[in-house]
Amino acid sequence: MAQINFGGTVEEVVTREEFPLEKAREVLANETIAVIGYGVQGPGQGLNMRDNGFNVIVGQRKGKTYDKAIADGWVPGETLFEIEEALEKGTIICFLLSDAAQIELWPTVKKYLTAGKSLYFSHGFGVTYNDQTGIVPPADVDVFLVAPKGSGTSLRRLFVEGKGLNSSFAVFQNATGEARTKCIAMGIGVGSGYLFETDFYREVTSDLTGERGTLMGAIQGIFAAQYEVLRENGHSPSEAFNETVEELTQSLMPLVAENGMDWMYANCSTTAQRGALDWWKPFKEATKPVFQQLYNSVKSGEQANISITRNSQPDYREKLEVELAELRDSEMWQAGAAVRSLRPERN
Ligand SMILES: NC(=O)c1ccc[n+]([C@@H]2O[C@H](COP(=O)([O-])OP(=O)(O)OC[C@H]3O[C@@H](n4cnc5c(N)ncnc54)[C@H](O)[C@@H]3O)[C@@H](O)[C@H]2O)c1
Ligand SMILES: CC(C)(O)[C@@H](O)C(=O)O
Ligand SMILES: [Mg+2]
Ligand SMILES: [Mg+2]
Repeated sequence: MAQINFGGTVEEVVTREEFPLEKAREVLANETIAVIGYGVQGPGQGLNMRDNGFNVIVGQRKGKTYDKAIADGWVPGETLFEIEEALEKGTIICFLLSDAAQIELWPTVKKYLTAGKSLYFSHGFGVTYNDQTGIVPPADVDVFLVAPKGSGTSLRRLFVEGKGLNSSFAVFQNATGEARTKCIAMGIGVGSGYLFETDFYREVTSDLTGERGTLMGAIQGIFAAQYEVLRENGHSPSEAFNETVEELTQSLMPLVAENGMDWMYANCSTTAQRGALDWWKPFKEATKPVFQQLYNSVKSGEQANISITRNSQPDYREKLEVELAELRDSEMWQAGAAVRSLRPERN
């Protein structure tokens, strides 16, 4: 594995150079990879593996999503099956249902996990919180995860563009002695740019924190707070939206992605730099207690419990949609829709 210095701590990562696609294909040559669930990660990982030359089938219950799989080129009876049939045929079972739905399907999945098969996750959730999920794999199967660090939509888009998201990987159970090699081969197969090693507990606790924090929850919170202050002080919606979101996503974050925060700062005025350097610390002080509270809630299993309870309700999708609509219909994101429609490349 390549030794990389991450800001003073040396970590090992697996790159495509040392574990090329050819090697991944060899390792998994005799496997039938069954992608169970075709929501967000299912299509991203399934299509990337198919395009990478792996033997992939999809197991999805009938309905809109099954039809989407057909539209994506999966063929009923050949590469697309009802879930149980795919579970039977698969030798590597990719359990890509939502974390809450995995609980309901677990007794069925378990039935088909015969000795020597592999159980693959993209999250440490089910196994780590097994006191709440009941997911305890049989001892004679390999259990591992590859967790792409981003949406399945981006996983697919970046793959098509010849790029790659990074993913973490972890082995929970090595029954055959080959679990780690198979896991890395899967990571390369799904289109990861590089892979860093973790364990199931650290994957789920960091992931739940990240998505509730800066990646999704905190960012919306901080946007909403600044937008409101600007509006309450007489600024127009377009001005407030541009100074809160549009400039960040269109101009400044791409610079951060390219070369880091200091480089983005250095490409702004010295006036902006002075202010940003003065203000980031008060923002950090104000929010750190909330992040600590969030981490404690993840660590205690409370966040898993909320997620399971709420996302197991029969109408959870409709309820999520109501809350998403609330965001979409807010003045800030309506202003956002108008701003997006004015981007020259949209015309
Ligand atoms: N969404 C992402 O981009 C993302 C990123 C990294 C990791 N993950 C992890 O990947 C896994 C899959 O997540 P997802 O967001 O792709 O899932 P999802 O919520 O999109 O659901 C996937 C599939 O589950 C099926 N499903 C739901 N309930 C079912 C039931 N009761 N019986 C049978 N099928 C059912 C749906 O039809 C859908 O095809 C999860 O462990 C998640 O934490 C997701
Ligand atoms: C894409 C995310 C947020 O990284 C993932 O963790 C998820 O749960 O969807
Ligand atoms: Mg997540
Ligand atoms: Mg994540």
